[in-house]
Amino acid sequence: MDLLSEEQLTRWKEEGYLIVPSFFSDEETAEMLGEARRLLDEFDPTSHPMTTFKTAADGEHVGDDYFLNSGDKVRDSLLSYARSHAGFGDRDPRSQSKLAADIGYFLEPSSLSPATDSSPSQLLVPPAQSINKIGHALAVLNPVFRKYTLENERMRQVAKDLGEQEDPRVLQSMVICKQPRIGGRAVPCHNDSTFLYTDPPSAIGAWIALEECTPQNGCLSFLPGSHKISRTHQRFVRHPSGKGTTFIDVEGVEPNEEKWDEMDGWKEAACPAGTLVLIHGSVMHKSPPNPSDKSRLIYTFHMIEGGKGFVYDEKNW
Ligand SMILES: O=C(O)CCC(=O)C(=O)O
Ligand SMILES: [Fe+2]
Repeated sequence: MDLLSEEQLTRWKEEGYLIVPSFFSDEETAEMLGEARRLLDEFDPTSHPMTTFKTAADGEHVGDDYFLNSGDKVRDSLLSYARSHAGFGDRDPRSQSKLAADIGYFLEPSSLSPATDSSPSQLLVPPAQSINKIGHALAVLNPVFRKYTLENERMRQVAKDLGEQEDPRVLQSMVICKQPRIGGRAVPCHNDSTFLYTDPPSAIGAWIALEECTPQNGCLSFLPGSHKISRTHQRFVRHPSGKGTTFIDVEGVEPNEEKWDEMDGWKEAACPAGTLVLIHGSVMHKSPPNPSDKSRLIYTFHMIEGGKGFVYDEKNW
């Protein structure tokens, strides 16, 4: 049975994103939020290389081994989903505890003191409040989040209703925390196909609010319809040196002239907990920092086309 109405599908096609309120019940949302909080509480800074999550806007690219190794778990997730959409966890030879240990924690840069010659960086806030994101393959590594990804019948139905992908595969899955007050990081304007490249581009994001998201605590904003004109002319890849990541031009694709951030028509996507937001891989979106005292935890995963001869490229991070 279709879960998305004709009207919702029309909006998706016109705007390049779709807000589906109350997609998950209060119980389901509470289970995901509880699991996210449990993972945060489990974070042990003494066994962590203090990897922070930074974006290109910081003038520096993420790239240490911890980040890329976490990307390798994403490759694992691709392979696993290629084998089966359901139940592969039981067949994974690695034990659950090993899998839990593979989850990557990325620190909010402002939660760390600068390192000096005489002392390394120190956490300035309690460990559970220092994390920017937990990833990048929660859908494989964590049984609770796995249950709400493509193993979830209603999620699979939504992917089918969108009618864009013949054989959706989960590429990355993570909890993004905009921590109260120190969640100082804005997510700059971008489209997701730049980061999750296939030829041709096919990414679709499923973004789930685990807490209320408002303009004050860093809700998403979209430029409706931008998916029709934005071209994925750059892609995020492993640096050819093997160290770090960089952007390269996509051959034969002209860069856009538009200055997306300055264009009229941006819309805030404030939403209550339990809301599903579907994000077309080409639509421009962003989110501001969270200076408020309310946290903004979300779970998100991205799907790419696994069929139709679409090519997933080895250069991807
Ligand atoms: O959660 C955010 O603020 C940004 C997330 C995002 O860009 C995405 O899920 O594609
Ligand atoms: Fe995004």
